Amino acid sequence: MGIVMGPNQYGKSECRIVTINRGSSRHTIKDLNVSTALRGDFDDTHYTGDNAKVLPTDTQKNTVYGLAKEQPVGEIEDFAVRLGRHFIDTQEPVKGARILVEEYAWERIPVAGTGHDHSFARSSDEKRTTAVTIDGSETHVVSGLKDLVVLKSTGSEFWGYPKDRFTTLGETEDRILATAVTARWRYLRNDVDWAKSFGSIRETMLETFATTHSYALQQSLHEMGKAVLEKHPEVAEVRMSLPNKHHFLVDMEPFGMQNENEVFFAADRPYGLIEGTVTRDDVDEAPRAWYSLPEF
Ligand SMILES: O=c1[nH]c(=O)c2[nH]c(=O)[nH]c2[nH]1
Repeated sequence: MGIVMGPNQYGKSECRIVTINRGSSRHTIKDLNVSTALRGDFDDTHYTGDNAKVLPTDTQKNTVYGLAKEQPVGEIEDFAVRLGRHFIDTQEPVKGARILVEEYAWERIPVAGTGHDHSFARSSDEKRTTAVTIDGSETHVVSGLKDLVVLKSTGSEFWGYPKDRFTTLGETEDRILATAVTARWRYLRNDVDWAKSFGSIRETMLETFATTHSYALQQSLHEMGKAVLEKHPEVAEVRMSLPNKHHFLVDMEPFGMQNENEVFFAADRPYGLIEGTVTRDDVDEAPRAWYSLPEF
């Protein structure tokens, strides 16, 4: 029996980079969290510590800044592909790359009825994401969003589940349904208008969450993924991770009050975690596109 090195990758995680486009007095801002990971011929460093083929993670971090200066960052998908290709094309031992990007949204501060030229406010915790995997001649783009917090104050039920001696949850035909959507979707092509596709997918998810009368968060997950695939031929599959942000009705009987679905205790933990993939049944699976992705 032998012991060998299995799959591995290495890189610099969470390079925080902000770029300002100062082409005019109306500045634009890109605020990113970039993680690089290289795959390839790295047996020597693992077996003996010979680093002849190891491009330092420090250099990888500097490359993120360098490429952002050489050319405007643009869409995160394009930036991630440029970064991955750079490492593969310039370092012989590097055969593949995984680049993760999270983008934080800034909005112009409204001043006198218009958005200020160079002052911004962070709009929310929500992030736009991409995970680009380059593997030889194949490039997979898996984009998504993270921490999109949504809530329905009615139009959600949960009943009909099995009960055993540990069940205390009451059935309900009217509850709050809230979650923080983390979603990733895999593109079938790489010549996509990334910003337009992202905007439309996000809108579709929100609209479907709102208009689905939900009997379970699982059902909402499926409806949201299905709506995205129906509208977006460029997408192969959608994966979602949905924490059920429970809102428990406060028992007001002890106060002699009737709580008619108006006052809730918003629990932050524990939470139900509903995860799933909605996919076309006629596309090839792409396990390498998903390998080691956070949340999936
Ligand atoms: O939408 C839900 N799905 C569940 O699986 C579940 N389990 C639970 O306790 N509440 C809920 N709600």
